[in-house]
Amino acid sequence: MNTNKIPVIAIDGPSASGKGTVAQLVARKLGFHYLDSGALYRLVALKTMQLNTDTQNPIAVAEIAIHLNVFFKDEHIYLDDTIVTNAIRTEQCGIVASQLAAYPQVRAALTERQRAFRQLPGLVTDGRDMGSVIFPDAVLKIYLTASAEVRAQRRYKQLIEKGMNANIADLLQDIQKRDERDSSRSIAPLQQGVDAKLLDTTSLTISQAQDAVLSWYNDMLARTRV
Ligand SMILES: Nc1ncnc2c1ncn2[C@@H]1O[C@H](COP(=O)(O)OP(=O)(O)OP(=O)(O)O)[C@@H](O)[C@H]1O
Ligand SMILES: Nc1ccn([C@H]2C[C@H](O)[C@@H](COP(=O)(O)O)O2)c(=O)n1
Repeated sequence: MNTNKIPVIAIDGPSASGKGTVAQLVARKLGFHYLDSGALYRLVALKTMQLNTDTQNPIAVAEIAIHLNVFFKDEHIYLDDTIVTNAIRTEQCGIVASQLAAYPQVRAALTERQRAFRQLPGLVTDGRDMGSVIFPDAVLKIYLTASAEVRAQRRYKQLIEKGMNANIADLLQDIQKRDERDSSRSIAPLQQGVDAKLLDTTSLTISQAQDAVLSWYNDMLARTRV
């Protein structure tokens, strides 16, 4: 089958905005597959740190990305048969992932791996370049954001609930630095595309954000049926 006909909902946005939470809920509601593209960059970061590979060497890091032995099963992520679901969620991993994600060689190494998630009956995916680069023909593109302060609070709560150490002031600083790096890089920068709908969740509950996405998707279906 021509995979281009399989519907994709692409949700891009900055760190800790809630795009992963919303994307997963929408995927579950529609019975679609789900891809957390940020997890792939975080996995490359984790493996790079495990191997003590020079993070300044794009070729060596891209080799790691090409050979990444990763497996997604239910709620868990396996790297070389070890569960790393929580290990990749540290701020350190996020920061290194953001640095490595600026290398064109690393992005190229992950492109087809991401596109392979496009399977029937559909895909909901979140990241930074899902609508702009990986799935430019997505049927619905959303730029999901929230104020940096609210994102820092959400991340703080999330890390504390996972039993990890966290400090709001440090998290806010990390988030602001990461926003700056992810949106100013020359390749696939984070930005709201002209064809992406803005969803600011600063004052929305998770359920309201999920409903907004589903409502846009249903509107799109209704329009294309006419
Ligand atoms: N609208 C919301 N209101 C309150 N909390 C929210 C909302 N959306 C998400 N959250 C919470 O914020 C935290 C961060 O959300 P999530 O991990 O989905 O963000 P993300 O954008 O995917 O982050 P990253 O891509 O950096 O991993 C989670 O604990 C989630 O439950
Ligand atoms: N499509 C993507 C997804 C992620 N990244 C980079 C930039 C982020 O700072 C980092 C970690 O992502 P997160 O788990 O916070 O969504 O990975 C990217 O460049 N492109």
